[in-house]
Amino acid sequence: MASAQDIKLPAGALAHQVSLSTSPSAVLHSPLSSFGTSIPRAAAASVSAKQLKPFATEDVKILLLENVNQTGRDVLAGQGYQVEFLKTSLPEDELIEKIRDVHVIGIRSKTKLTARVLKEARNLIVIGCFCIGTNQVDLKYAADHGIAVFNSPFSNSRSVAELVIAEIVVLARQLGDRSNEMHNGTWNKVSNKCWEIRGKTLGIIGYGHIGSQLSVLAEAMGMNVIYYDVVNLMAMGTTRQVATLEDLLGEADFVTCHVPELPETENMIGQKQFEHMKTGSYLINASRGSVVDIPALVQAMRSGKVAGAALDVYPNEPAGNGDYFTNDLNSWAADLRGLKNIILTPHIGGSTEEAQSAIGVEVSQALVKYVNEGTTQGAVNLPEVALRSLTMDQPNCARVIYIHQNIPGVLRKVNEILGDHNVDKQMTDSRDDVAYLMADISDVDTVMLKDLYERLEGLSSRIMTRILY
Ligand SMILES: NC(=O)c1ccc[n+]([C@@H]2O[C@H](COP(=O)([O-])OP(=O)(O)OC[C@H]3O[C@@H](n4cnc5c(N)ncnc54)[C@H](O)[C@@H]3O)[C@@H](O)[C@H]2O)c1
Ligand SMILES: O=C(O)CC[C@@H](O)C(=O)O
Repeated sequence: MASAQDIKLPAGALAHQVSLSTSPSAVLHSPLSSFGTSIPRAAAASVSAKQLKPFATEDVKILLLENVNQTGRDVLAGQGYQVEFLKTSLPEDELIEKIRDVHVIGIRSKTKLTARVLKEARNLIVIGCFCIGTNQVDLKYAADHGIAVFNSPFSNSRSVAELVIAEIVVLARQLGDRSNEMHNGTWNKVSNKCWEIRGKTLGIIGYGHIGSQLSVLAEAMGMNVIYYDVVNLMAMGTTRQVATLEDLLGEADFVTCHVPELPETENMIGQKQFEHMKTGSYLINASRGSVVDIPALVQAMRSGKVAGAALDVYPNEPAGNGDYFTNDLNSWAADLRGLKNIILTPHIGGSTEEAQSAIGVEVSQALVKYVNEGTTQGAVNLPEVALRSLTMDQPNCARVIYIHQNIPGVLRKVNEILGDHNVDKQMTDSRDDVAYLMADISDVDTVMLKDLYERLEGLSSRIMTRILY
């Protein structure tokens, strides 16, 4: 029986295409030494666990775009992976060039991983969104091609909620305008249409992680809080869910949007909704740029219906920092810039040291667990499957991961193949059209693994096969 370190498979056998010639190494091993002394938290948590590798860790190629936090880079580099880091997003043609070569990509909200881009990503097994939103990724295409997607579902929620609280006060007191005037040398002491927020009603659209966190802060500031959500949700404190969006708009002094980008949320605040809002009310959008019809907002502010607004997100956002907020980017940019009492921020809702540092650790640890162990817990587009770790006293065990089309009869065929081996444990689950099977088999040698791999790859239901040990 060959030891784990000795087992060899054909080049590329563990990547998702057998023909993959860039697959770093024909040698599969468990190079504990490659972890060095700076074992990141995830790895350190299971000292006696066997470190499963898809191939030599130093050959795992990772591309991190959009200035992913140092904490995330440290976790990934600590695994011995090759990490390329860029501060900005990339134009589509450059992205396609780079993505061809990598096994893992880490992005934030600006990088669009469309089907067109992902089609070129021949070696890609997993995407890390170092943010909450995943609308920038074609999740279905990724799932259909066995590419897992992870995000950080709530590490920046508090930062967004605090920003919105600040904006409510700034809008109510017209602080942006007063500050701009002072910067231009003008003293303009006014109280007309400047308000306390105590006793005012905040209407939250989308009562998820951010919306509910915000409601707690707003109540502490003495506001009444109502919310509208497509799901029936438990009210925090003395907040109240209302039945319709119109109910919310007709009652709220401040309206704030915290819904995901979906076909149903596109322009969900437009001309008709502004008509339902109270005269002199305020609008805040720190969700996605597609949620508010901006030309309609400009009209509503010019007419006085809306007394102020804060926007953190826009339909088109530049790939990096610079003087890009012009009509070239969005045709109404100059109109927005010319309005009174409007706060315009460059998508910084989640941009705090605390949030970015926590997101860096959380997402990169999920990537490591997926690459090294095949665990999909927390994946947003694949079924969630995990098995307890293999341990060092199981040297000749291997973990088989078989991602396949969710069609009848597949499990029978897979189990016929696995049935020739001792299956220690197995878990399978499905989500829409895709199913994910993970099995630990013992007493395997090189020839068996090669045979197993080829037989699984030969099934017509196959999306991706990986064997880790
Ligand atoms: N500005 C930023 O930097 C920043 C930071 C984090 C998140 N975001 C955005 O904020 C969004 C919300 O974040 P979250 O963590 O609170 O998400 P979440 O998934 O926890 O909550 C979203 C809520 O919206 C509800 N919803 C969905 N469709 C709806 C509809 N048509 N009408 C009413 N309610 C609807 C859902 O039921 C859910 O309760 C994210 O999807 C992301 O796009 C922006
Ligand atoms: O950091 C980002 O680019 C995105 C922040 C936010 O919109 C999110 O979805 O978490």
